[in-house]
Amino acid sequence: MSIKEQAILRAGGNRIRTADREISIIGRIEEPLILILANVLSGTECEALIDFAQDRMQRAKIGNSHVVSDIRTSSGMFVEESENALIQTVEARVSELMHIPVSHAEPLQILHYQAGEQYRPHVDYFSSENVVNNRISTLVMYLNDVEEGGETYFPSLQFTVMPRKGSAVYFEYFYNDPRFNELTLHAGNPVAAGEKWVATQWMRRQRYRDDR
Ligand SMILES: O=C(O)CCC(=O)C(=O)O
Ligand SMILES: [Fe+2]
Repeated sequence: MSIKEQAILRAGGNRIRTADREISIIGRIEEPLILILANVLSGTECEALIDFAQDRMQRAKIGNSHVVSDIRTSSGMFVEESENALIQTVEARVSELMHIPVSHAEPLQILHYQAGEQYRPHVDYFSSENVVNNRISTLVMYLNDVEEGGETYFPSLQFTVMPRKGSAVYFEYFYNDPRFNELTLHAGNPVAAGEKWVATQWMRRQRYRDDR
């Protein structure tokens, strides 16, 4: 039997308290560590993030690419770093929750899936050998309830997470044993009915932003 590797997020029990919120742990896998979290964002915060992204995607089309690729058919945009009070609140909470400084955070990414759209199985880290400042952990926050489909699915673990407004799935892939990292392969299942909005936070091993 091998010894369990050290995780980034050392969360026992059934909740994580951040400065401004009490987040519930409602499911977990140990290795690789995957947590299902409830109450990460309030309903109002979810709605404000969707409004913000919708407005931005329509108004300027900046950073909005309807990706013509097989891997991801949804539309997405990156939120500029700390660009308003809401984003700053979310960034601070998420960084505390993920146990990684905000300076290591990529800009928050907001994705919109319409019926039929999906994100095929992938890992979030870069697989090339000489990547310097790789991603180490992910938080996918669900901004709305999806009528049907749109689950986050981990095919190697046969593990499914249903999107639920304000909830999130957390996973990390900072293991010495590459097999644990590979097990974080995941997909956004096709949305069968309704639409799906998520906000994703990817964390880097080292500093990524130079303003803080
Ligand atoms: O939409 C999902 O459920 C997954 C999103 C995802 O894999 C990502 O943003 O990296
Ligand atoms: Fe992903």
